[in-house]
Amino acid sequence: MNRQSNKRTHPSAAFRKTVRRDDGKCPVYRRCGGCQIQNMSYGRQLEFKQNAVEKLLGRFGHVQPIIGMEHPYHYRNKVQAAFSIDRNNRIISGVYQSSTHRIVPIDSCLIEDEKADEIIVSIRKMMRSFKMTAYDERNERGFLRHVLVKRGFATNQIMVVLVATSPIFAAKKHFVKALLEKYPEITTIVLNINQKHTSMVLGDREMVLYGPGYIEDVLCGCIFRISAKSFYQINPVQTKILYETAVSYAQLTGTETVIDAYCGIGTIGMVASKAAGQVIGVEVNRDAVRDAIANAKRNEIKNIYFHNADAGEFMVQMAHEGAHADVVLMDPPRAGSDEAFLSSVVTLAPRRVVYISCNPQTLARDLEFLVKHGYKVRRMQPVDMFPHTSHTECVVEIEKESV
Ligand SMILES: C[S@@+](CC[C@H](N)C(=O)[O-])C[C@H]1O[C@@H](n2cnc3c(N)ncnc32)[C@H](O)[C@@H]1O
Repeated sequence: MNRQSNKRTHPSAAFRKTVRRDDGKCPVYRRCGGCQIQNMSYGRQLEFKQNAVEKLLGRFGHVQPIIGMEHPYHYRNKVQAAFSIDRNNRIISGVYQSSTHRIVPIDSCLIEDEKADEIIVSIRKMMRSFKMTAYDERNERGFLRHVLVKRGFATNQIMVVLVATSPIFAAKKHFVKALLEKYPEITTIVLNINQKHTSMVLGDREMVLYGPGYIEDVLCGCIFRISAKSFYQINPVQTKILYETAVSYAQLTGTETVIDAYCGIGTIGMVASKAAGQVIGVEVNRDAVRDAIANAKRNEIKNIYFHNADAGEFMVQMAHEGAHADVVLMDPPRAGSDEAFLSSVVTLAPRRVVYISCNPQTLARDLEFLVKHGYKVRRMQPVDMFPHTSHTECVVEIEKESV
């Protein structure tokens, strides 16, 4: 999608011409629940999201027209499938029906990477030959709970993560050999052990069965290493637009101290570091911080530093020490930020805050706080990172009132 042309036209008009209606395209869309608005044409989806964002954020100012995708299919670079057995003792794989633990069997999905889907189906078909059982939640027996596949769209490196109930996998060497023979493009295979009664897919413990235990991808001119447990944006086409918008909203001149809060593997901070004096990243996930440090080294970025900490606690500490920050980039999870973090932003008083959010509801709540404490919303840009779902990403530029 040409971003400029999208900005000039209302989203629905831009897409109605090119995107056909998709009603009923996916046979399981109602049961799966993953693509809540797939019954709408893509143009209508964008209109729907624009209205929803305007309703929540319109009170802060003008909302730019949402940036949609030219090809809104198979955009997900991360695919995960749950495994179980059906009443006839056949192994099934698919997604949990929304808000339940019932698996909807799925072999291919319109929004997922096609190669990842193909690998998951192949693994399911191979299981019996390698004496691999599927986990049955009813009696808590069986080996394989989930398969997670991540693909670097720019590098074509593929990671397969087998999430199992036990580290004992007698046939692992033969299984890995057979899977690699079928898919030589797989660059790493990881066995993740999850023995907990939890809705979390991944457990804490990991064994690398093949390759380095991570994949790499290229985005905005940087190479990023991505481990099984690290967060990486799932739609790289739109992530490029998202990050470019965020960095342009930061209005860096080469001298600023920038905080990249909730930094994941250091992506936004590294993109911003080229135009900043220094960047300080903070992230709670240890594996992601390890990736971030390796990423900075790999890209020879010397003006970025990472801290493994809770972002709120880290900011409170910074405020307590009287530290200085010119710009805060923040990209919290769906739950949004917290008062500890936001109050410390107010104390640190950066000239500008760029808030990247995947949940306009918590974004509205957090903007309310900043606006009450001397900040003004300057620009708001929704980006459609998740076509066919009801989710929308937004980038917001927030400036200190006195500036
Ligand atoms: C939406 S992701 C954004 C990551 C990164 N900015 C990117 O674009 O890839 C949110 C990140 O916040 C991290 N996170 C969640 N809660 C946190 C907290 N309390 N303190 C610091 N990081 C946190 C998650 O581990 C995740 O990496």
